[in-house]
Amino acid sequence: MKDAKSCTSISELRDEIDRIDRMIMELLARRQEFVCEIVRFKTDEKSIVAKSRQEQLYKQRRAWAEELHLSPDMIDEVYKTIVHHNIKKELELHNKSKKQ
Ligand SMILES: C=C(O[C@@H]1C=C(C(=O)O)C=C[C@H]1O)C(=O)O
Repeated sequence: MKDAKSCTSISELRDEIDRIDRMIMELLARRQEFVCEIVRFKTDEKSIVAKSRQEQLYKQRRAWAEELHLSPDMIDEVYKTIVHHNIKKELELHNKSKKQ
């Protein structure tokens, strides 16, 4: 991995940004695989939404953001968007499994 300070042009910096985004997305795809499997252990809509797990997760991600000098508000928005879409996906999978 390159050091940002050692880059000497805008294109070198953008190449690295593209590489990092690809890695972030590969990790998001891997995270999604685990989220999809969690449906096997859930019984209803309430357990899919998992409000207390969400609250704990947002709190911890905000703390991690501070540690990493990222904006906690930005990280909160990112995770709320991810979780919102994951709940939608889990509900679809749950409803599909009920029909079978
Ligand atoms: C994956 C889960 O299901 C949902 C999705 C979450 C996530 O994407 O991290 C967290 C909580 C739930 O709303 C879970 O219960 O842990």
